[in-house]
Amino acid sequence: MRLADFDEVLVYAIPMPARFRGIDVREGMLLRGPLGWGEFCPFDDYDDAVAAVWMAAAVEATHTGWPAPVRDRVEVNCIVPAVEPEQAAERVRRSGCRTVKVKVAHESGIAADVERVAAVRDALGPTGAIRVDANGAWGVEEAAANLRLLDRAAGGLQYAEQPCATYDEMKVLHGRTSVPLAADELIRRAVDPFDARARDVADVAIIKATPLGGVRRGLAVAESTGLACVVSSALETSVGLAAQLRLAGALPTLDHACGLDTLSLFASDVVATGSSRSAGGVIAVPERAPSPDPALLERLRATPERERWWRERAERALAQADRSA
Ligand SMILES: O=C(O)CCC(=O)c1ccccc1C(=O)O
Ligand SMILES: [Mg+2]
Repeated sequence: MRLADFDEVLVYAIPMPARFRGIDVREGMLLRGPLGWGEFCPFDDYDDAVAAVWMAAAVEATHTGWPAPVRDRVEVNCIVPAVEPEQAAERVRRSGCRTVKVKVAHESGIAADVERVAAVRDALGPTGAIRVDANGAWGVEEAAANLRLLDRAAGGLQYAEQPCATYDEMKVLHGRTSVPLAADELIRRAVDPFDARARDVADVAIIKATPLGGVRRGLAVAESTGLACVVSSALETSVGLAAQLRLAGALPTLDHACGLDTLSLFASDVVATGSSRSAGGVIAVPERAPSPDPALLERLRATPERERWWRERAERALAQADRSA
């Protein structure tokens, strides 16, 4: 396939008021095919082989379609980036969510992480669940010590997402901490996401349709882990989040809140109606991806240089996908 095979191609650049995953502008591409809109948005630092898998998720949305859901709404966690404690509390109160995910292992240090988590517990009250995500930043010793502090500040953590980067570290940590562990990068960036080794080192699997190559592949990977699953965002607009919601909607069992409230991190969405933004901690599973709004896209348009960069990248990803089909 080539970009010329799509009916419309748009490249967006959306400001992010609080830095997240080291970026403050989210860029990506929206593609329209016979079944509607899909999104292609691998992060800049990902190579062409990885980008080709992300493209498969977009092509599933535009040309293949998704399996039928078994639920019509998904509970989500409020996402708290590395912000000051007062801002963290404010986000939690505004969200209406009963589960909160706090990003930790920020350069401001563990003391700031502990304060942020304590402020979240304060805002949430005694009954909500708190999870943390360290994105693989800690060594085993550091993780064991930091999780003890964070667990106490949270009044009990629901789980810690990827405290250490490698399988071996996660395994040792799993034997040493009472905090349940979740595998994210271990699955999503694995050479083979189906190797199912996450089950030996984690209690929860983070599953993402966009980086795994689509809803169907996400479902298959989820099943292969044999773990309780949480569907989580890759910072898509409402278009890409629709696929993620369809994955969350199609999982046979879903006992945890999903990490799909990330539109709250964007200064703007690309759609005027049918947004995947949560209300009261819940997002509806959509029938199809919403259509981008031309007036919004006009304002969120990437620069011509960036548009060229994305088009070239998308052509390579489509060619690669053809070769591996
Ligand atoms: O899970 C969530 O609530 C938000 C999604 C999130 O944290 C995320 C978003 C983009 C890239 C990586 C991650 C991550 O889970 O590590
Ligand atoms: Mg994560």
